[in-house]
Amino acid sequence: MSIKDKVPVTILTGFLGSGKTTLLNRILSEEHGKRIAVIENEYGEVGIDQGLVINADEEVFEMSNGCICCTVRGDLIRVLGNLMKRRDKFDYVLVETTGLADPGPVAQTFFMDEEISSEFTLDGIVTLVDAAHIDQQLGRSDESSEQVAFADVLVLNKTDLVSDDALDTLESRLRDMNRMTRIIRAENAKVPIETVLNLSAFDLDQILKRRPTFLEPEYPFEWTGVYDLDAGKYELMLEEGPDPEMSLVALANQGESEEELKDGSESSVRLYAEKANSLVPGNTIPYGEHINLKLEDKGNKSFILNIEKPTKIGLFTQHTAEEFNMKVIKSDENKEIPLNTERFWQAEHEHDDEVGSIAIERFGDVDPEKLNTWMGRLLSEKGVDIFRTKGFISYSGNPRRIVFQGVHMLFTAQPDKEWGNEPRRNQLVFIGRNLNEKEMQEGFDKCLI
Ligand SMILES: Nc1nc2c(ncn2[C@@H]2O[C@H](COP(=O)(O)OP(=O)(O)OP(=O)(O)O)[C@@H](O)[C@H]2O)c(=O)[nH]1
Repeated sequence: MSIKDKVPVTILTGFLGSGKTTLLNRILSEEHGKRIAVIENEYGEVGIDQGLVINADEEVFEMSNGCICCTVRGDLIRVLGNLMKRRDKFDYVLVETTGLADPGPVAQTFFMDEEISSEFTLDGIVTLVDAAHIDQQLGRSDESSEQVAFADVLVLNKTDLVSDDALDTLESRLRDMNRMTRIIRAENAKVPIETVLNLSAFDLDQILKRRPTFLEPEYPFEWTGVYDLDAGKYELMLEEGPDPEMSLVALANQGESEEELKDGSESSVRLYAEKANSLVPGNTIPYGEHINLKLEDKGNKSFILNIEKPTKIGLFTQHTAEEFNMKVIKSDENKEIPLNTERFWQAEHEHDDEVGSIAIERFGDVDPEKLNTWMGRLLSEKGVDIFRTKGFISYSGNPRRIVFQGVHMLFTAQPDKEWGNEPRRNQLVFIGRNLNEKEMQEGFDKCLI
């Protein structure tokens, strides 16, 4: 399917009360000839925002899981899947995220999940900013800085509440954090529609073509253990650990290769998005379900694993096995079963620290191979903290300018227009947390010819 046939998706984000719903209503009530499906990702109070969204012709879907960042992906995949069954009813999708969410996992869904990326293309991320409150919000919450960092367009809203001088100061603060975003000032989110829809800020086809093998998103679990088990009864034994409960998904027929573990992790992400059933010690663990092991009791706690025929069991757990000294024991022999394979996952996001942009500008050409190696290494080491990468590069021997784009670890370079008489130069912007400007500039300089 070509990118033209895919449904464009705009992610609308912004802190609580910044004006997301106001902008959404504005978009929905304007004459733009598009049929827009809206996905609301509201925290807690399901249904309330739907009532505030006008225009009954539009389809509104709600995601129930709200703010728990890493379950968002599973939930979003489910909602988008349902939406595809009514493909003839709409030609654009707007996802409004909760004011408390980091938009990263939502954006990553469109790069990671193949079913989703074959049908949808992420058009851009629009972040609403409350001009009167963003200064305080940035100091207090990571999420608000991440929302600013991810934006292709920042709508600096509620300009009526702030003086022009204060707006100028604010704009330069936001610009420091995210140098590649477009900033539009607005009152009551009144912005020309073409500044927020159909931006083509992400060129997904190119990104998918050059998709690096490894994009590590955040997962709702930290650990997977695979055990090779014969038919029989087993116990999953835990000792006291850092949490009085722990989420778990057990999958039968779990393979051990990296690819099979990734497949298992994707199924588990979806299962984790469903509400967990609690399980107290002594009970049997069901397969393919999100469960919550209750671990309040003192001492050892054991749960039953029934195996009807020999299989490999994958346990996808919220915490690592080590934290609870978790073991699998064959019941009748009282024998511990060795762990075959384990895999650790990037769990949730880290907090605080500073978000900023780094810009590198150098005249001349780069060696493409060196640049690729450097960029690959930089993003695999620091990709968690690098939210977006964008820029123009001059490849030696190439008449065209190269466009670079990235979200976390995933990056792409595409040929763009010819340089012609323009001086050949490189301009790169990284937006992220705790970036080391000097180190990055030195790394880049080594790629120059
Ligand atoms: N003074 C002023 N108020 C505004 C402006 N834009 C929106 N509002 C008001 O701000 C309040 C919050 O706006 P919403 O659009 O509901 O904000 P939201 O981001 O959807 O809020 P949450 O759903 O809580 O995250 C509403 O009462 C709006 O009428 C503006 O430019 N100026």
